[in-house]
Amino acid sequence: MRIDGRDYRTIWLDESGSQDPADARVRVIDQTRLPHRFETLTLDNSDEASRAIRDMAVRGAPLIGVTGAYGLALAAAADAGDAAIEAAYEKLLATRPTAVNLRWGLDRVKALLLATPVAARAAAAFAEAGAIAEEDVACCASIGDHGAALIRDAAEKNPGRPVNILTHCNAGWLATVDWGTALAPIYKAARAGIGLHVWVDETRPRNQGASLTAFELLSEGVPHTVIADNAGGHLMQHGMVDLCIVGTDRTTRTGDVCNKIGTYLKALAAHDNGVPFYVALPSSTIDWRIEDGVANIPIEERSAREVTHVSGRAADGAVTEVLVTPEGSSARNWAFDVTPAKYVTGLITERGVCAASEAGLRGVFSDLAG
Ligand SMILES: CSC[C@H]1O[C@H](OP(=O)(O)O)[C@H](O)[C@@H]1O
Repeated sequence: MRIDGRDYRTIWLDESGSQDPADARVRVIDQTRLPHRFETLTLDNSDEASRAIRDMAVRGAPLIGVTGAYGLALAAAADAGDAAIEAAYEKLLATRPTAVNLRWGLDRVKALLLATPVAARAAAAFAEAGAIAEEDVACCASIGDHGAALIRDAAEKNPGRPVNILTHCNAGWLATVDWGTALAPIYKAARAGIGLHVWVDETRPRNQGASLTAFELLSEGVPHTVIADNAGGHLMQHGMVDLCIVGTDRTTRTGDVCNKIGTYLKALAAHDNGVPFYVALPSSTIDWRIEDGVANIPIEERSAREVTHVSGRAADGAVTEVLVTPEGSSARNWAFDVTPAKYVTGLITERGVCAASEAGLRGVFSDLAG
């Protein structure tokens, strides 16, 4: 997407001019510095890729998957032997347990690596990681096209005023390589001239909405209002939300949706108020192995410090963290929750919109469902 007149993706190969994979460097936007500072990180090896995922310099299910893929390519550039690749694979996989795209991307590159002669492995892995990145861009653009049709329908039902869309966390281009998932329909609709406004859940505790989604929408010129997470139900009760569109980190073959903590509560409020609740995802986010998401999707629990402290920009411009709880209070920090399929109006995929059900997903992805 475009920032200050320049096109960016969230991850790219730093072409040093060398054709030697050992010289390859992966560049990413450091999302821990946004929105106050726009900085990039260079990932020189797979350990740095692991750290970037774990520390959320890169985040968002599709982007985590692409970063994992490049991390394995960096590992192969250092040592293309089976044991080194296996060790790097396990270390990358262990960084964050919930987004299934990480396993999906790692499995795809690892399978290629082990089927390739050692001398050719690094180059093949970088090519495959690049292909995964390009596929993600195309998938997300297509999700945008299919989702924009839903926004157009809402505009036709409510002529003369903007369509009000609520989103949670950040499922924009910063969560993918480009375009995003939940925000892609918003970008496509806005660029098509459809009047819309976005309610942006701040999304405690890491504030991906207040910091990242607001940054994206401001950069794109999309009207938006940042709200407390707890305001969404009130807005829906008062007819101020026409539809919800969120992302997901793992969706089961039955349509149960795992997403940032708090999504389930928004889905309940939407259901109670008759507000359509859509989830946008590429097929790489579907976990065909799992039927019951509530019972079987691993929920990442992160440091309590993310709850007890808030980061932001002080009056003097310094980016800093402050304690918001009393010294000595305990805190816990579940990063995701699972919304049962019955609360999901539809899934916006790169192949179209389908029901949040096994039949719906198999109808669109029969070639992937196994
Ligand atoms: C398009 S995936 C976006 C998804 O990932 C976010 O989680 P995190 O910021 O912890 O990586 C959140 O659940 C978003 O909906």
